[in-house]
Amino acid sequence: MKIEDLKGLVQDVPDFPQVGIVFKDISPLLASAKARKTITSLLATKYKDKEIDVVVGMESRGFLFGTLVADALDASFVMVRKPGKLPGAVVQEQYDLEYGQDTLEIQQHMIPKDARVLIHDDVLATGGTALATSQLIEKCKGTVVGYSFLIELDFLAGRKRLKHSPVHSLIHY
Ligand SMILES: O=P(O)(O)OC[C@H]1O[C@H](OP(=O)(O)OP(=O)(O)O)[C@H](O)[C@@H]1O
Ligand SMILES: Nc1ncnc2[nH]cnc12
Repeated sequence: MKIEDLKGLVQDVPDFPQVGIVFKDISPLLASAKARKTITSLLATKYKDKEIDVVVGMESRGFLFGTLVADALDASFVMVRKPGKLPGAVVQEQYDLEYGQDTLEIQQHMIPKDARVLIHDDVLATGGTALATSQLIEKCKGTVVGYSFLIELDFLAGRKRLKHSPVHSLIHY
């Protein structure tokens, strides 16, 4: 499958979850085994020589390809979750969304000191989620080697906020 074929499977849903937002629905991509395998391979290839120790994925859609990419890179997978979902000691970071505000948490003990971390999410929009996640990794004393996204909304310029590490996205709008 080519990138254009993958793009053709993403559904635009106007005015979801709020008026004025065009939601990019990845459900048809997930439904296709061929699309899942292509996406996983293309995302992982970019980082295969980067000695990634940990792939960090953000709740909830970041878990989907995050674990598959971690498999492909033979790396650990660690969850970043919304508040109150992770047991034990956590570190927290507040962030702004394209549609709202929230807090993210990670279990500090899951990131070894100096671990080489790849941050993965399904969509890069304003960059708030990814920036907050990189700040969580810094608090845990890990190193953010790069950011990997399935979809990037170029018009929201989220990548401008992710200055310190390279950003790679498969599908651009
Ligand atoms: O770049 P940003 O403006 O921060 O937006 C991107 C984030 O928004 C969506 O998550 P959402 O909070 O809707 O949660 P979900 O994955 O649980 O649906 C998406 O999955 C990213 O995590
Ligand atoms: N427009 C959008 N579509 C899907 N997920 C998103 N996350 C943030 N903005 C989004």
